[in-house]
Amino acid sequence: MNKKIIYLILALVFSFNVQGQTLNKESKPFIGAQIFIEPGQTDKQIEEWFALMQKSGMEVCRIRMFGLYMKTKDGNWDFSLFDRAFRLAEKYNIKVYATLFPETDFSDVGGFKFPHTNVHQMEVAEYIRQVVTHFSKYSCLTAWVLINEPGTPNLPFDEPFTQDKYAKWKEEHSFSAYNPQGYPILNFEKEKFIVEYHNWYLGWLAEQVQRYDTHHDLHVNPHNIFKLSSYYDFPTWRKFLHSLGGSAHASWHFTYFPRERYTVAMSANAELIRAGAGELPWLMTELQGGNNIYSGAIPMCPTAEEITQWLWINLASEAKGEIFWSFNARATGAEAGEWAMINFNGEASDRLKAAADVAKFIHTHEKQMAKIRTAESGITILYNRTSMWTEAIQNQGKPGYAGRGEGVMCSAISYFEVLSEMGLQSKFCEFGEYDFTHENYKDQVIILSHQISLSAKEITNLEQFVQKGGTLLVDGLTGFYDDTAHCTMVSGFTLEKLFGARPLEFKMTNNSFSLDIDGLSLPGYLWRGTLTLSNATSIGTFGNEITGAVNHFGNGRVVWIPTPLGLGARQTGSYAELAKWITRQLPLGIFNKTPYFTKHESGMLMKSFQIEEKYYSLIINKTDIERTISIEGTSLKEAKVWFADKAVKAAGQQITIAPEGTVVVCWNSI
Ligand SMILES: OC[C@H]1CN[C@@H](O)[C@@H](O)[C@@H]1O
Repeated sequence: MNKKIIYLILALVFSFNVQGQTLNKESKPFIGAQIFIEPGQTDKQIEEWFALMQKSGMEVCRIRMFGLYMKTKDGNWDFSLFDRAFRLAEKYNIKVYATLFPETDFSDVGGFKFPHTNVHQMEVAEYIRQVVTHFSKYSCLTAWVLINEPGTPNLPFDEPFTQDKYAKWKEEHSFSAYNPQGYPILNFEKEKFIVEYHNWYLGWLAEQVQRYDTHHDLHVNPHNIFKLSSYYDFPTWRKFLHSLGGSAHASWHFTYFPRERYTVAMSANAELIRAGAGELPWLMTELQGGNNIYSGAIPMCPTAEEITQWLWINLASEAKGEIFWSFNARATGAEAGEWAMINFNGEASDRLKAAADVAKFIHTHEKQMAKIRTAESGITILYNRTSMWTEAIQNQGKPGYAGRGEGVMCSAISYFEVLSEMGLQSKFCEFGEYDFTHENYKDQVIILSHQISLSAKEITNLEQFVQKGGTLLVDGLTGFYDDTAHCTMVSGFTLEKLFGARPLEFKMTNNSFSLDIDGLSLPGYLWRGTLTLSNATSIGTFGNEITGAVNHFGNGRVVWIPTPLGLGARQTGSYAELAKWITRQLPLGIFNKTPYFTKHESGMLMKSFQIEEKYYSLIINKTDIERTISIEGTSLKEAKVWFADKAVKAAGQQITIAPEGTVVVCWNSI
């Protein structure tokens, strides 16, 4: 066999072997932080940071590989600033997630999201060649973060590079201005291009890195997920990533939530990333580690309790890592002196001490922590990107009514919130990430809350889901449009077969009103929907009009209230009535699976997970009083406290938790 063939076989074998990923679903979770490297820092400072990081039980740091600081005056490459950091990481046995950050303006805090020109793209390629070739030799290197916080709705359509890509994309895609019935339609070309443009650039970055290094994981941290998720095509990203991450910063990304619900925000963010990661491991690449002075949309400084809450919420959601932004602070300009986990004396803040406590718990329970699997209740809240696009284009940025500008995502969030206060874990994902291929959906529930646009394909999937035993809970103006902003009620309601009814009107009323459904007085918001029955049965009326219906379809059923109930409850600030209604709609099998609160517990959050056969529950008290809650669930007998950061009592199935307390209990089953 000649040499060429031997080399080819070796290359194939070698490339296959070395492409193994370092992080996997059986990895022990790690806690880490950004070590912010910039000129002017002293060896002593940086060494103290790594030493304190190690002392705090942190195993990973993330380093932003500023191209701006890798050039000499004569344009040669000088890696010395980062070599020093990598050598210290190795000295203190800290692994490195290196974030590619090609040269950009000093004032560019987050980094550019796409090349500006073809020449710039080549400069990015050369930066990658230089940096990856040089730093991939360090044993502490664990992963390349392809770009910092991909995702932006404000694409640079005023720049030649993006203009050219968009023009080429349009040449390759043809859209009709009319639908088969002859109605004019919207095709959302720009939105579809934005999704594919992100896919293309991330894939290109991955390919560039792997030209020089196929040893290390590829990772990326999509941010602001409640607002930008309609541009993230996670299933496509899985093809070139080894792990999926996210930036979940309270002060930037949780603006839909009051501070007392930042735990729910973190939990929802975690579920969106966990679902997006699919079969890949996931980690939270950025959490807020410190204080805002002028940065942050809603400035705050996390409390020690919040740090503990956020860490455990992600751990209970199968996170394999959590990296705070930032261990130390930038020195100048934007965010100078902000976001740090150490104080200006270089000492551990209360936040770093709280993180160290959780890190210590992980270290002393390594084997168990590596096996955490979220306990799926069978409930999934779906959103879809065309609903977000349609809402944006229909509302045109008009202020004043939250339900018209951010209703699609906030409706979905409202059900996640109420289920958290019922102690029921729920999945939360984009429609395309749900697995509609199963043969049986008994005890599976999909919640579609005010998802205003549904394509024919999505409707077919829903019909099959219900046909095969699934329960579909629908509220608001779900299905008001198809995926071309065409109102099918004008031309023939495409959901009539599944819903067993069709809408009559969605009358805009005043902000909030109550709706009598199932003998409950449920809060409605903005539009009161009425319907006319075909095969469905009425479950509520307003005057002589029908306001809700249940339809048995195949082996499953659809419960449809064409009024935004989730948004209504969210507006009132109380989920008590909605929780009662949801409890009645859920198949009994749901309550035979995972732990849940005996009754709705406002201000409490519970997420359950399994380690092998055992059930565990994370319970957080976000109220300012001590709370005693009762938990139910098959085979649950006695709760034993596994972790607690404050006073806690566990007796049988009753837990008493201090205000802001975080508790993890292990269930001894019957
Ligand atoms: O705003 C704080 C940080 C958020 N995301 C990070 O990637 C940084 O760009 C910011 O400094």
